[in-house]
Amino acid sequence: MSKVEIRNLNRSFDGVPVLKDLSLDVGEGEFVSILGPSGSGKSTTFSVLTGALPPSSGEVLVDGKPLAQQPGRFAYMPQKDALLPWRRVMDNATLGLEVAGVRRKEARRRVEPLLETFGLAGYERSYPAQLSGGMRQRTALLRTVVQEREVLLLDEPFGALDALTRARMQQWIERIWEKHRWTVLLITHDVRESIFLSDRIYVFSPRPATVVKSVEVDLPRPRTLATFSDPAFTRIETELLETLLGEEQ
Ligand SMILES: Nc1ncnc2c1ncn2[C@@H]1O[C@H](COP(=O)(O)OP(=O)(O)OP(=O)(O)O)[C@@H](O)[C@H]1O
Repeated sequence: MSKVEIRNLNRSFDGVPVLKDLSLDVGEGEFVSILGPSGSGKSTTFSVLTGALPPSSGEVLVDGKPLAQQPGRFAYMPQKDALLPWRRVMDNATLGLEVAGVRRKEARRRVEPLLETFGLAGYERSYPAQLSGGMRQRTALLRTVVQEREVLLLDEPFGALDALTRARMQQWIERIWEKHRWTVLLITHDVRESIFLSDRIYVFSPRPATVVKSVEVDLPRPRTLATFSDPAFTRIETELLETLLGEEQ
C-alpha cells in the first residue's frame, strides 16, 4: 500500500483549472520528486496536501485513509520566507514544534541532537542574516524534520542557492536521507537534482497540472559524484528533458 495516494485531484482558481485529474503515489520511505514547468501547479498540490487548500474534487489518502480525517501528517518546507529573521537558529528550528504546541524547552531538547548532522552546531545563537545560504536552508530543513511528521514536503529547498552550495546540499541530503529514510516529496526545477536524489520522478504538464510521466530511478545507493556519469543517469536525464521540452511546445 502507498503511504500517500493522490487520486484525480482537481482544483480551479476563479474558474481557471490549475490541477486536472492529478494522480500520484508515494511509497513508505520513498524519495519522490515532482518536475514541471513554472506555474504548472506544483505548489498548489502541496497546498492541498497540507490541508491549506481544499480540492475542487478528488481525494488524498494517507495509509489508505482520507487525509481530511487525519490532519498533521505532513511537514512542509515552503519555497520562500522559510526563516524568521528576528529569531536565532535554535528558535527558528523549534518554531514548527512550538506552533504544534510543544513547550520551548522540550522543543530545544529535540533540536539539540540534530544540530551536528545539520552542520549547525555552534551556530544556535546566530541570526539568519549571519548564516550562509546553505546554513539557512539546513536550518529550515531541520525545523521541518524535527516535527517528526511522516511525510516531508520540500518545495524547491535549494532553488535560491548558488550552484556549488546547491551541489553540496544535494550530496548532504542524500547522505542523511540514506540514514533516516524519510518519506519525501520534493518539488524541483532541476532535472539532475531530481535524478540524483529520487527513487521516482513525476513530470507535470503545464497548467492545468496532470502527470505526464512517471520515471523510476533505478540507480544504486548511496549516490556519489560517480552517479552523474552512470549511463543510466544520462538515459533518464534525456528521457526527462525530452518530456519536459515536448510538453512546453
Ligand atoms: N491563491 C491563488 N489564487 C489564484 N491563483 C492561484 C493561487 N495560487 C496559485 N494560483 C495560480 O495557479 C497556478 C499554479 O501555481 P503554483 O504556485 O502551484 O505553480 P508552481 O508549479 O508551483 O510554480 P513555480 O514552479 O513557478 O513555483 C499559477 O498560475 C498561479 O498563478
